[in-house]
Amino acid sequence: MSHLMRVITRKMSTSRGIEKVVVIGGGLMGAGIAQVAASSGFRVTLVEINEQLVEKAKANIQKSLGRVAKKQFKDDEGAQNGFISTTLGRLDATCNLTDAVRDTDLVIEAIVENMKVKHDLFAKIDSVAPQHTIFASNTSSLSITEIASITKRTDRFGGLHFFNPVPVMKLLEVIRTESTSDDTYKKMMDFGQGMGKVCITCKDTPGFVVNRLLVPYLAEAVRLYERGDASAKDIDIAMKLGAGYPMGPLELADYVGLDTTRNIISGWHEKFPENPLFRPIETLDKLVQEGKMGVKSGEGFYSYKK
Ligand SMILES: CCCCCCCC(=O)CC(=O)SCCNC(=O)CCNC(=O)[C@H](O)C(C)(C)COP(=O)(O)OP(=O)(O)OC[C@H]1O[C@@H](n2cnc3c(N)ncnc32)[C@H](O)[C@@H]1OP(=O)(O)O
Ligand SMILES: NC(=O)C1=CN([C@@H]2O[C@H](COP(=O)(O)OP(=O)(O)OC[C@H]3O[C@@H](n4cnc5c(N)ncnc54)[C@H](O)[C@@H]3O)[C@@H](O)[C@H]2O)C=CC1
Repeated sequence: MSHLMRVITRKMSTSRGIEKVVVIGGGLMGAGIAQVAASSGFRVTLVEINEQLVEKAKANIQKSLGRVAKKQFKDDEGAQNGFISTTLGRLDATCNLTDAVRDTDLVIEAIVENMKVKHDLFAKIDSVAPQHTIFASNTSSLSITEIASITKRTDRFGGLHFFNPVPVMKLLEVIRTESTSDDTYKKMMDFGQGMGKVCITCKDTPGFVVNRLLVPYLAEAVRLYERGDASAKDIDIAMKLGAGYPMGPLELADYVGLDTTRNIISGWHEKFPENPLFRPIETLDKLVQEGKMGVKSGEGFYSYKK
């Protein structure tokens, strides 16, 4: 379906559903989610913690929109510019969290992968957001039920797990907990489809579908490298040419962010200490301690400095 048709169909089919969206966190994921929601016709407010990060998120969105516009409207520069300005016209960015959530149908949280930090955030916005507002987390690995438990709206709470880079990856995992109401679930599915994503549903289990399979694979790749069994480059070449992956596992860990990767593995290790797949990995801890977070910080397993 064309972009325009998707926007029109969404407007017709969800007139009483989600229209206004607040995305909290404007990093790798939040910026992408805000961008695609705005380009799909939703009114979006992106929240960051300071002005500098608001500007950084806006710059990243602008850059990514340029790539999408070039792809969608090929040689038509007028249409490219029209698409970019219409999308930006639906997108606000702010540091004022409480003002942002006062009038919205959906909040999508995309901040650091840490239960306490997520709880602090949801506790703060639960008393401010309207009753009907649905809360969703983009968590990669934490329990949605546990995140939701800090709020008084567990029936209006679910998981919306997007994939990086959001403008390119077609999948959305929609997670319903035992408390998520049918109405909330339906609105989340409509929203995901309105964003042009293919939605799959998964119960609230660790890692849902994709990360339950991907995290052990990435962790094993880092251990292979740590033992010196093969170089980073050769591990990546092997999985690209031998298994058909678009990126090798160490490239992918750099792309996802080594801090996020480490947080996921250590969180699961705390929860499932008997599972050897989730044992801490020294190399990963060391890189993160040195500030080497992968592509976003300019260095990880590889260097991205220009
Ligand atoms: C242990 C813990 C581990 C899990 C941690 C948690 C993670 C999660 O919770 C869930 C996840 O997201 S897992 C990660 C999922 N993502 C992947 O697996 C990405 C794999 N890589 C790729 O698909 C391509 O290399 C990729 C598409 C990235 C780049 O493709 P190429 O190498 O061919 O490079 P390009 O030619 O630059 O790009 C291809 C087309 O995509 C467009 N594009 C890329 N990035 C974009 C972006 N940020 N915004 C907009 N457009 C973008 C690019 O323009 C190009 O388009 P065409 O030229 O028309 O093909
Ligand atoms: N990196 C990835 O490939 C994927 C990550 N995720 C999940 O998405 C979430 C975010 O991950 P990333 O975008 O990679 O992290 P990131 O580190 O790139 O961005 C997080 C952003 O949230 C902001 N932030 C932190 N606390 C905030 C608050 N209270 N209010 C507003 N902004 C706040 C930070 O300033 C930062 O810019 C995590 O839960 C992660 O597990 C999900 C899918 C893929």
